[in-house]
Amino acid sequence: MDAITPLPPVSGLVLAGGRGLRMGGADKGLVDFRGRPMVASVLERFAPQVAELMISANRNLDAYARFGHPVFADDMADFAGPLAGLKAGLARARHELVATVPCDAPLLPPDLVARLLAALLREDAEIAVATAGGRSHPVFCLCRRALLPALADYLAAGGRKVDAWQRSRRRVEVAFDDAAEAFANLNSPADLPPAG
Ligand SMILES: Nc1nc2c(ncn2[C@@H]2O[C@H](COP(=O)(O)OP(=O)(O)OP(=O)(O)O)[C@@H](O)[C@H]2O)c(=O)[nH]1
Ligand SMILES: [Mg+2]
Repeated sequence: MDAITPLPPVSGLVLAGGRGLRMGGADKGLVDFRGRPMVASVLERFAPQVAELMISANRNLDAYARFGHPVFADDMADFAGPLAGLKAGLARARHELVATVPCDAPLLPPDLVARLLAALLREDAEIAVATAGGRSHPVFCLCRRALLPALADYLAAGGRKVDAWQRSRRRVEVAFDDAAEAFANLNSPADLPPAG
Protein backbone atom coordinates (compact mmCIF):
# COMPACT_ATOMS: atom_id res chain seq x y z
CA MET A 1 0.00 0.00 0.00
CA ASP A 2 1.22 3.51 -0.79
CA ALA A 3 2.06 5.80 2.09
CA ILE A 4 -0.43 8.64 2.37
CA THR A 5 1.23 12.02 1.99
CA PRO A 6 -0.95 15.03 2.84
CA LEU A 7 -1.47 17.36 -0.12
CA PRO A 8 -0.16 20.92 0.26
CA PRO A 9 -2.79 23.68 0.54
CA VAL A 10 -3.45 25.79 -2.54
CA SER A 11 -4.40 29.48 -2.71
CA GLY A 12 -7.05 30.26 -5.32
CA LEU A 13 -6.98 33.40 -7.46
CA VAL A 14 -9.91 34.45 -9.64
CA LEU A 15 -8.72 36.72 -12.45
CA ALA A 16 -11.37 39.36 -13.01
CA GLY A 17 -9.27 42.39 -13.86
CA GLY A 18 -9.74 42.56 -17.62
CA ARG A 19 -11.23 45.26 -19.79
CA GLY A 20 -13.98 43.04 -21.18
CA LEU A 21 -13.69 44.71 -24.54
CA ARG A 22 -15.41 41.92 -26.44
CA MET A 23 -18.24 42.21 -23.88
CA GLY A 24 -18.63 45.88 -24.78
CA GLY A 25 -16.31 47.00 -22.00
CA ALA A 26 -18.38 45.32 -19.26
CA ASP A 27 -16.75 44.10 -16.06
CA LYS A 28 -17.19 40.46 -17.13
CA GLY A 29 -17.22 38.89 -13.68
CA LEU A 30 -20.26 40.98 -12.81
CA VAL A 31 -22.23 40.25 -16.00
CA ASP A 32 -25.37 38.22 -15.37
CA PHE A 33 -25.10 34.46 -15.87
CA ARG A 34 -28.14 32.40 -14.89
CA GLY A 35 -29.46 35.17 -12.67
CA ARG A 36 -26.25 36.00 -10.80
CA PRO A 37 -22.96 37.78 -11.45
CA MET A 38 -20.85 35.34 -13.44
CA VAL A 39 -18.09 35.35 -10.83
CA ALA A 40 -20.54 33.86 -8.29
CA SER A 41 -20.66 30.61 -10.28
CA VAL A 42 -16.89 30.61 -10.61
CA LEU A 43 -16.37 31.13 -6.88
CA GLU A 44 -18.86 28.39 -6.06
CA ARG A 45 -16.99 25.82 -8.16
CA PHE A 46 -13.53 26.98 -7.17
CA ALA A 47 -14.00 27.43 -3.40
CA PRO A 48 -14.15 23.72 -2.48
CA GLN A 49 -10.89 23.16 -4.38
CA VAL A 50 -8.68 25.68 -2.55
CA ALA A 51 -7.66 26.67 0.97
CA GLU A 52 -8.19 30.40 0.42
CA LEU A 53 -9.76 32.56 -2.28
CA MET A 54 -8.65 35.92 -3.67
CA ILE A 55 -10.10 38.06 -6.43
CA SER A 56 -8.02 40.13 -8.82
CA ALA A 57 -10.13 43.04 -10.12
CA ASN A 58 -9.42 46.48 -11.50
CA ARG A 59 -12.93 47.97 -11.44
CA ASN A 60 -15.90 47.75 -9.07
CA LEU A 61 -13.75 46.45 -6.23
CA ASP A 62 -16.60 46.97 -3.75
CA ALA A 63 -18.95 44.77 -5.75
CA TYR A 64 -16.37 41.99 -5.81
CA ALA A 65 -15.65 42.42 -2.08
CA ARG A 66 -19.27 41.46 -1.30
CA PHE A 67 -18.37 37.84 -2.02
CA GLY A 68 -16.35 37.87 1.20
CA HIS A 69 -12.82 37.30 -0.11
CA PRO A 70 -9.86 39.66 -0.42
CA VAL A 71 -10.01 41.78 -3.58
CA PHE A 72 -7.09 43.73 -4.99
CA ALA A 73 -6.16 45.63 -8.13
CA ASP A 74 -3.05 45.16 -10.24
CA ASP A 75 0.00 47.09 -9.13
CA MET A 76 0.69 47.92 -12.78
CA ALA A 77 -1.17 50.50 -14.82
CA ASP A 78 -3.31 50.09 -17.93
CA PHE A 79 -4.61 46.54 -17.83
CA ALA A 80 -1.32 44.78 -18.52
CA GLY A 81 -3.14 41.45 -18.79
CA PRO A 82 -3.69 38.34 -16.67
CA LEU A 83 -0.03 38.11 -15.66
CA ALA A 84 -0.36 41.44 -13.84
CA GLY A 85 -3.17 39.90 -11.79
CA LEU A 86 -1.10 36.80 -11.17
CA LYS A 87 1.79 38.92 -9.95
CA ALA A 88 -0.43 40.67 -7.40
CA GLY A 89 -1.91 37.32 -6.37
CA LEU A 90 1.45 35.61 -5.88
CA ALA A 91 2.50 38.52 -3.68
CA ARG A 92 -0.56 38.07 -1.44
CA ALA A 93 -1.06 34.31 -1.38
CA ARG A 94 -0.81 32.63 2.01
CA HIS A 95 0.26 29.32 0.49
CA GLU A 96 3.17 28.27 -1.68
CA LEU A 97 0.97 27.08 -4.52
CA VAL A 98 -1.48 29.34 -6.33
CA ALA A 99 -4.21 28.20 -8.73
CA THR A 100 -5.84 30.66 -11.13
CA VAL A 101 -9.10 30.64 -13.05
CA PRO A 102 -10.72 33.37 -15.15
CA CYS A 103 -13.92 35.04 -13.98
CA ASP A 104 -15.74 34.13 -17.19
CA ALA A 105 -15.64 30.32 -17.14
CA PRO A 106 -18.57 29.39 -14.88
CA LEU A 107 -18.39 25.67 -15.81
CA LEU A 108 -14.78 25.14 -14.69
CA PRO A 109 -13.87 21.54 -13.82
CA PRO A 110 -14.65 20.54 -10.21
CA ASP A 111 -11.39 18.54 -10.15
CA LEU A 112 -9.24 21.23 -11.80
CA VAL A 113 -6.94 21.90 -8.86
CA ALA A 114 -6.61 18.26 -7.83
CA ARG A 115 -5.44 17.25 -11.29
CA LEU A 116 -3.11 20.22 -11.75
CA LEU A 117 -1.63 19.59 -8.31
CA ALA A 118 -1.05 15.88 -8.89
CA ALA A 119 0.85 16.63 -12.12
CA LEU A 120 2.86 19.50 -10.67
CA LEU A 121 4.02 17.38 -7.74
CA ARG A 122 4.66 14.29 -9.85
CA GLU A 123 6.81 16.22 -12.36
CA ASP A 124 8.28 18.62 -9.82
CA ALA A 125 7.19 21.36 -12.21
CA GLU A 126 6.91 25.09 -11.56
CA ILE A 127 3.65 25.48 -13.44
CA ALA A 128 0.83 23.10 -14.36
CA VAL A 129 -1.49 24.21 -17.18
CA ALA A 130 -4.78 22.75 -18.34
CA THR A 131 -5.17 21.67 -21.95
CA ALA A 132 -8.16 20.29 -23.80
CA GLY A 133 -8.41 19.05 -27.35
CA GLY A 134 -4.83 20.04 -28.04
CA ARG A 135 -5.36 23.66 -26.92
CA SER A 136 -3.77 25.06 -23.82
CA HIS A 137 -5.80 27.14 -21.40
CA PRO A 138 -3.07 29.16 -19.70
CA VAL A 139 -5.26 31.08 -17.26
CA PHE A 140 -6.33 27.75 -15.74
CA CYS A 141 -3.03 27.04 -14.06
CA LEU A 142 -1.29 26.16 -10.84
CA CYS A 143 2.00 27.82 -10.11
CA ARG A 144 4.57 28.15 -7.41
CA ARG A 145 4.58 31.38 -5.44
CA ALA A 146 8.39 31.31 -5.67
CA LEU A 147 8.01 32.37 -9.33
CA LEU A 148 7.08 35.90 -8.25
CA PRO A 149 10.53 37.50 -8.85
CA ALA A 150 10.84 35.85 -12.27
CA LEU A 151 7.34 36.96 -13.22
CA ALA A 152 8.04 40.50 -12.04
CA ASP A 153 11.17 40.57 -14.23
CA TYR A 154 9.23 39.27 -17.25
CA LEU A 155 6.58 41.98 -16.82
CA ALA A 156 9.16 44.70 -16.17
CA ALA A 157 10.85 43.76 -19.45
CA GLY A 158 7.53 44.27 -21.25
CA GLY A 159 6.43 40.62 -21.43
CA ARG A 160 2.65 40.18 -21.41
CA LYS A 161 1.88 36.77 -22.91
CA VAL A 162 0.71 34.20 -20.38
CA ASP A 163 1.45 31.17 -22.54
CA ALA A 164 4.92 32.38 -23.55
CA TRP A 165 5.90 33.11 -19.97
CA GLN A 166 4.67 29.72 -18.78
CA ARG A 167 6.59 27.94 -21.54
CA SER A 168 9.77 29.68 -20.37
CA ARG A 169 9.42 27.86 -17.03
CA ARG A 170 9.38 24.19 -16.01
CA ARG A 171 5.83 23.54 -17.15
CA VAL A 172 3.61 20.47 -17.25
CA GLU A 173 0.42 20.15 -19.28
CA VAL A 174 -2.59 18.39 -17.84
CA ALA A 175 -5.10 17.09 -20.38
CA PHE A 176 -8.77 17.57 -19.61
CA ASP A 177 -9.98 16.10 -22.87
CA ASP A 178 -12.85 14.49 -21.00
CA ALA A 179 -14.07 17.95 -19.90
CA ALA A 180 -13.24 20.30 -22.78
CA GLU A 181 -16.59 22.12 -22.44
CA ALA A 182 -15.69 23.12 -18.88
CA PHE A 183 -13.24 25.66 -20.29
CA ALA A 184 -15.88 27.48 -22.32
CA ASN A 185 -15.45 31.13 -21.49
CA LEU A 186 -17.96 33.85 -22.12
CA ASN A 187 -16.24 36.63 -23.99
CA SER A 188 -19.01 38.42 -25.81
CA PRO A 189 -22.77 38.92 -25.44
CA ALA A 190 -23.30 36.18 -28.05
CA ASP A 191 -21.64 33.65 -25.70
CA LEU A 192 -24.18 34.32 -22.91
CA PRO A 193 -27.20 32.06 -22.51
CA PRO A 194 -30.49 33.81 -23.32
CA ALA A 195 -31.94 35.65 -20.32
CA GLY A 196 -34.97 34.23 -18.49
N1 LIG B 1 -5.85 41.32 -13.12
C1 LIG B 1 -6.03 41.37 -14.44
N2 LIG B 1 -6.77 40.43 -15.05
C2 LIG B 1 -6.92 40.51 -16.39
C3 LIG B 1 -6.35 41.55 -17.17
N3 LIG B 1 -6.68 41.34 -18.48
C4 LIG B 1 -7.44 40.22 -18.51
N4 LIG B 1 -7.60 39.72 -17.25
C5 LIG B 1 -8.36 38.54 -16.87
O1 LIG B 1 -7.81 37.43 -17.51
C6 LIG B 1 -8.82 36.54 -17.96
C7 LIG B 1 -8.68 36.27 -19.44
O2 LIG B 1 -8.82 37.50 -20.16
P1 LIG B 1 -9.89 37.75 -21.30
O3 LIG B 1 -10.82 36.61 -21.45
O4 LIG B 1 -9.17 38.27 -22.50
O5 LIG B 1 -10.77 38.94 -20.64
P2 LIG B 1 -10.72 40.49 -20.92
O6 LIG B 1 -9.32 40.92 -21.20
O7 LIG B 1 -11.47 41.15 -19.82
O8 LIG B 1 -11.61 40.61 -22.25
P3 LIG B 1 -11.23 41.32 -23.64
O9 LIG B 1 -11.00 42.76 -23.32
O10 LIG B 1 -12.44 41.09 -24.48
O11 LIG B 1 -10.00 40.60 -24.13
C8 LIG B 1 -10.15 37.19 -17.61
O12 LIG B 1 -10.62 36.55 -16.45
C9 LIG B 1 -9.80 38.63 -17.33
O13 LIG B 1 -10.61 39.23 -16.33
C10 LIG B 1 -5.57 42.55 -16.48
O14 LIG B 1 -5.03 43.51 -17.06
N5 LIG B 1 -5.43 42.40 -15.12
MG1 LIG C 1 -8.24 40.04 -22.92
